[in-house]
Amino acid sequence: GLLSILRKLKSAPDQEVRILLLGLDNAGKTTLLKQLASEDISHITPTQVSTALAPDAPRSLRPAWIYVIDSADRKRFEETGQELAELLEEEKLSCVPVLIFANKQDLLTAAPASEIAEGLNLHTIRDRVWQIQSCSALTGEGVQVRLQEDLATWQHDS
Ligand SMILES: Nc1nc2c(ncn2[C@@H]2O[C@H](COP(=O)(O)OP(=O)(O)OP(=O)(O)O)[C@@H](O)[C@H]2O)c(=O)[nH]1
Ligand SMILES: [Mg+2]
Repeated sequence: GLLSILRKLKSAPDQEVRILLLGLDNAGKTTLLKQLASEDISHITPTQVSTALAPDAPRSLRPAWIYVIDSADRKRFEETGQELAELLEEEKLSCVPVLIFANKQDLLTAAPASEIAEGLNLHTIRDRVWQIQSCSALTGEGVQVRLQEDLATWQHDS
């Protein structure tokens, strides 16, 4: 799963790790990644959507796809929904499971994950495993997500 990949990253900094951390600007991607890795991750460069996405790539090379949403920025729900929909249509990401973080839950104005899931029609996703998780990248709450079993086994590397 994702967390073991990040652990690996710490023990072997040269190793290439494929995590697609996507989302609109200001969604909280950088903050979240810092929480996940809980150390300096400035050496991480944006991942290319490329070779790891070949259908016959070894499981251990399959990417984790994380999509981050600013749950408090209701003005941009439509925009982030469109962005997500486009990514779901992306051929190179087909079948790749997606973990959606409903971020910034520490803010009083944050929409609950259930509302976001409904607004973004996540229940219509049928071609892949998906999971939505409430979190605050700022406080770290909810960031240490327990992946659903079907999501975790996608990228098992033990
Ligand atoms: N209250 C609150 N603020 C957050 C949270 N996560 C991120 N922020 C703030 O939101 C702003 C944007 O966070 P970033 O992590 O830089 O967002 P990003 O997605 O990396 O943005 P870009 O690099 O511009 O695409 C910063 O001011 C963060 O401190 C959160 O969970 N709660
Ligand atoms: Mg950033």
